[in-house]
Amino acid sequence: MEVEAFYKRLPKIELHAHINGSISTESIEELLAKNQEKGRPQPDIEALRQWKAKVENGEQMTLDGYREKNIKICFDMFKLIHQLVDNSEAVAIVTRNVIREFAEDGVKFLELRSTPRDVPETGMTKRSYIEAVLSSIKQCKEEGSDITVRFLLTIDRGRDLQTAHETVQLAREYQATSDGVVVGIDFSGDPNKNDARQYIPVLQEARKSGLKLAIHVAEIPNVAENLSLVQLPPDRIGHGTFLQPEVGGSEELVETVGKLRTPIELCLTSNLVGQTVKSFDIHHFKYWYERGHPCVICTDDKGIFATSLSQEYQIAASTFNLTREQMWELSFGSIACIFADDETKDRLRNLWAQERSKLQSS
Ligand SMILES: CNc1ncnc2c1ncn2[C@@H]1O[C@H](COP(=O)(O)O)[C@@H](O)[C@H]1O
Ligand SMILES: [Zn+2]
Repeated sequence: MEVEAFYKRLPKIELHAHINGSISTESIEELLAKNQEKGRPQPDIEALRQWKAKVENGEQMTLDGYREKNIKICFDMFKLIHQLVDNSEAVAIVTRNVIREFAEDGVKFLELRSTPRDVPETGMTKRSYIEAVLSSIKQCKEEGSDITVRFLLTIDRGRDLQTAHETVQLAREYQATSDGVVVGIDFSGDPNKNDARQYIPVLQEARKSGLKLAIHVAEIPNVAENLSLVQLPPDRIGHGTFLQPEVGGSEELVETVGKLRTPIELCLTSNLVGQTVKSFDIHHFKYWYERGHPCVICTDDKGIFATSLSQEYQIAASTFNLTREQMWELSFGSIACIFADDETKDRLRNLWAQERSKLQSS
C-alpha cells in the first residue's frame, strides 16, 4: 500500500487539537459565505489567506532564527480566525467540520480543546460557545461518524486569573451535564505572556474536581516555570520542546517527566513552522521516543500549519526511519494516554485489532 494511503488508513488518536487552529480552508469559505448570506460584516482575513498559502507551499519552514516572530504570527492568525468565528453558529460549523475532517483522516478518538469566548455584539456567551461545540459533537455522533469525541476547556494564559477560574467552574458544570464529553482542562495560549505559575492553584482546583489536565509545557525555554508545571503533575504535557538540558531545559525537568511518565503530545509541523524546532531530524520526539517514554503524535492546529494527523505520522516515520509496525505500536500505545475510562480504552483496543487485520489483508 502507498505510504500516504497507509497512514490515512492507520487508526489514529488525536489528543492535541485546538478547534479554531484546526479550521480548514473549506470552513473559512463556508463562514464567509454565511456572513454574506446574512448580510454580516466580513472581517479582513487577507493576512490569514496569505499565511495559509505560504505554509501550504512550505515557505514558512525555510525561515531561520525567527522563533519569536513566527510564534507571534501564529497568535495573530488566531486573532483573525476569532474575528470570523464570532458567533455560536460559526463555532458549531467549525467544530462539526473539524470532527468530520479528522474522521476522514482515520482518527477514531479525538480530544478537542477550545477557549470559551463571549462576543456581546453577536450575543455569544461562554455557555452558548460551549453548547455549540457540544451540539456539533452530538450531531456527529448521531450521524454515525466513526469517531469518539471528547472536549477540554482551554485556559488561555494570556487572560487573567478570574477568567481561568470561571473556565474551571464551567468545566465542572459541563463535566456533570455533558454525558461524559467534557473531561478536562487545557492550559495554553501565548507562552511569552504572563507567568504560568500564577495559574497553578486554579489548575489544582480543577484536578480536585476530577478534571484531567493537559498542559502546554516548555514551548519556549523557562526552567523555573516549566518545573512548577511538570511537578503539578499534569495528566499530559503539550509540546515539551525545551525540557532537555541541551536545548535550555534541565536534568531535573527531564528526570521529573521521565519518572512520572507523563505522556507528551508531540506536534512536529507545529514546532517547525513556529520555529521552536529548527528541523524535523532534531525534533524532541526522537529523544522521548527512544527512551520508551509515552509519546502521542498530534497536530496542534492543522488549519494554521496546513497538516493532518496522517501527515504527521508520515513525517515521524520518514524522519526517524520508523517501520509501519513501529508506527502501528505508536498509535496503539496512544490509547493508554486518552482521557477516558478503561471500558473506552478496551473498546478502542478491540477496534485497533480489527483494523489491523483489515490493513494486513488489503
Ligand atoms: C502554536 N502553539 C500553541 N501554543 C499555545 N497555545 C496555542 C497554540 N496553538 C493554539 N493555541 C491556543 O488555542 C487558541 C486557538 O484555538 P481556540 O480558539 O481555543 O479553539 C489560540 O488562541 C491559543 O490560545
Ligand atoms: Zn497547542
